[in-house]
Amino acid sequence: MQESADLFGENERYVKGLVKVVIFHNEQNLYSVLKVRIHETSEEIEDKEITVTGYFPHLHEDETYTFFGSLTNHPKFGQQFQTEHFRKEVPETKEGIIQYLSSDLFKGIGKKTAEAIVEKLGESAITKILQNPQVLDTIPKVNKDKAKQLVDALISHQGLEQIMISLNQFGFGPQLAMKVYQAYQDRTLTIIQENPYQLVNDVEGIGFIRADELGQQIGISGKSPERIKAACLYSIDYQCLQEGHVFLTLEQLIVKTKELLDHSKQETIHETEIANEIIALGNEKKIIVEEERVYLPTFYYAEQGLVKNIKKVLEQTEYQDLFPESEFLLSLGHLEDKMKVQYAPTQRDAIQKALMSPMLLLTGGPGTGKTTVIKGIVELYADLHGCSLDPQDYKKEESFPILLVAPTGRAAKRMSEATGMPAVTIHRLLKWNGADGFEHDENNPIGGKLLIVDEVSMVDIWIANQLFKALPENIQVVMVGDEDQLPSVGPGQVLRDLLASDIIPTVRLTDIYRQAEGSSIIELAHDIKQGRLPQNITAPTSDRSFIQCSQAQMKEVIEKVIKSAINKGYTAKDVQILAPMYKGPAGIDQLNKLLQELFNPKTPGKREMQFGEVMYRNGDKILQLVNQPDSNVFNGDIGEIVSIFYAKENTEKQDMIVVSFDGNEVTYTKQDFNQFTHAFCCSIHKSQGSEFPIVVMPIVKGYYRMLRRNLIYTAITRSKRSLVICGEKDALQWGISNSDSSERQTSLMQKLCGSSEVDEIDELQKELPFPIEDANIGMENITPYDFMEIVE
Ligand SMILES: Nc1ncnc2c1ncn2[C@@H]1O[C@H](COP(=O)(O)OP(=O)(O)OP(=O)(O)O)[C@@H](O)[C@H]1O
Repeated sequence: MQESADLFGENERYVKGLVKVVIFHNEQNLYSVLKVRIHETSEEIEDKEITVTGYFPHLHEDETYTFFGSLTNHPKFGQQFQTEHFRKEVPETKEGIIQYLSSDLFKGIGKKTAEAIVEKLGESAITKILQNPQVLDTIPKVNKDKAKQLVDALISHQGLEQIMISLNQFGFGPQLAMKVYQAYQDRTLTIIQENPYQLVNDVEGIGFIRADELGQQIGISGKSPERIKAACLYSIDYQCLQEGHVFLTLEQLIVKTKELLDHSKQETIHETEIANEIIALGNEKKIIVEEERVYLPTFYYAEQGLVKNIKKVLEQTEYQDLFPESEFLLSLGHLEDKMKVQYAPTQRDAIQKALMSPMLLLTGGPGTGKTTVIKGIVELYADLHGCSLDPQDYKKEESFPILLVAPTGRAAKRMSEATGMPAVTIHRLLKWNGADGFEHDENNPIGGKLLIVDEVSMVDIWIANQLFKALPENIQVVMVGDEDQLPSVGPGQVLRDLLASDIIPTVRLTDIYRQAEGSSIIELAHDIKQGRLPQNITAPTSDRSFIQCSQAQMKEVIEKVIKSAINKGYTAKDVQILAPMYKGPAGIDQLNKLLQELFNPKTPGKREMQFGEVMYRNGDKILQLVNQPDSNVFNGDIGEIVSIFYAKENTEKQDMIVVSFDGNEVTYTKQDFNQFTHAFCCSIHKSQGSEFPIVVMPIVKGYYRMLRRNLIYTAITRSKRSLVICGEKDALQWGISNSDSSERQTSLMQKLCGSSEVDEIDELQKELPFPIEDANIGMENITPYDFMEIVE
């Protein structure tokens, strides 16, 4: 004990022992739980064994380690040793060392050689070899090559400990350090020394500022090209994901990069120096510079690919005169009789164009009949082509001719319910294979003759490209969406750009049919679209009401509204509260706490599980926050907690929550609990593609940063039956008049129509890439031609 105290330092608390069992090991974040037989410890521990937790690579059972950290008392699991850092112990007995050296870890060293080493160097053989590898020269059985192999393997096997200590010195906590180690293994320290900025790309959780601090510690100068390049790449990536842009202009990129570099208050970097590194990055193909636009390759090629494949679809001419007008009208007449609906001229036009064009864009606000038209297209396609709509009539290898898809599970479900036909997510159609990407692509196209995509406003540039890439020859495509809704979460504004290109047959539905059924919500939606707030907005109608209140009164008002809904027999499934932001007194987080108590209060025996600040309860309404195509759940899907399992109850020894998404049960273990949140109140962004019988929309000036016309429009069009607005009329007015939907920068439209618009701008700016007043940005000597050779 005395010897160990000296060895480990006065204050280091430790447990040294043999790993008996690895109870749990998370491959993603490396969190591990081990059962360890104690050999030595600085702590008062009565048992011979202890549970050790921490972030480790896969530790070997039956090997000895020393864990440094502290003893804790877990409320459920009792005494545990929480590890900050650890090291692998080398064996100390002669037999142990022989066994270790002759194990698979050291190639070329057999038992005989190991015995010879121990015979000569004794019990401290390993330390001796590590301190001075030349001691091996004295062992007859070990030649130069074998000696080198042995020393290298010893260093690498003991390397993790050294790496962890170094990372600790660089200020990395154990969890982040393990992530860095996981990414680079024994190359960790070399990479950090050579280019710490590489961590930004390879290690989740490390941004430019953190990497820059690391750079400073190892003496990377403020003007180092690697530093400036990393700031450029980080800026473009961050801005595109944040703002939804597909490219940044050179000027924007330089300004944003400069802001980032100035953040660390190192020496001033001039714009010209940044511009030079942008050129270098272009030469290295890490970015693509086209005219004055700068792209990340992934978005550039997604846009290029989409343009190419849309043009390919549009080149198909065989559909034009496929059916005589009379045949079409006859078939339509039969359908109208069957459906008891009289299609309006624009709706009829949409059906006809869908059947007789290679591609159609169908757009319109709520209640304008988009779904009714989709039904018409499907029925008439089947009738005129003489094909069955019953999937049972198709043999296994035969593909169903009509494919209905939507970007999210909920939107696909809605499409399926409305048409009575199977509909799937785009990920499902293309057969998402997790890390391997999609099974269907240009080399393995999907089957089918007619593809109908709903909720196209939610489709980003990347998934649009994946979809079009996988289309077979001779397929007709119909894309349906509401251009006034919020754009996709990911970069791009595919629907708007396709519409603006004017090269794709398009039908805009404007007449509202649901209004005929007396919906004042839809009337309101169309007013908002025009930027108008009706005079009588606060007057209640049969399907909407406006309860005026201040931010301070919001919780009280929502409580009253929800209690009254519950009294009328509505549940959390029927009522959806939609707010624009998470934080603040009227934010989603606060409202969810209140709503959980109203919709799903604590009762004896109802299971609960705490995660961070949130208490989850059986029966809670849950929102999925990320795409998880492997389990067929997507960002924005809503489910319900159906089971909660405590770690002590299962063989996996893990806390688990099971959420049912319309019958699809997904099990989450604790490390994945951040993939969902409460959904009693959810963000308007996440509600895209979904509809709810009753929508309650709080709106106050406290939300001002988020309030935009298309956000409010999206929220109110989510309600199928009634809408309750609570809050301040001024905030609503302000939001509706704010149509600045922070325009996304994309070049899809220009590329689709090969527009001369871009060339004209370029013509004007041949001398200077920016307007004259911006010339002091430091690009005086750089023209678009500096980038020309690298344009793909
Ligand atoms: N030509 C028509 N004549 C009579 N009723 C119609 C007509 N077209 C659509 N409708 C009715 O209007 C209502 C709304 O139509 P539909 O659901 O197709 O619109 P939508 O654009 O898909 O709406 P949302 O985007 O809100 O889902 C439905 O009840 C539908 O039956």
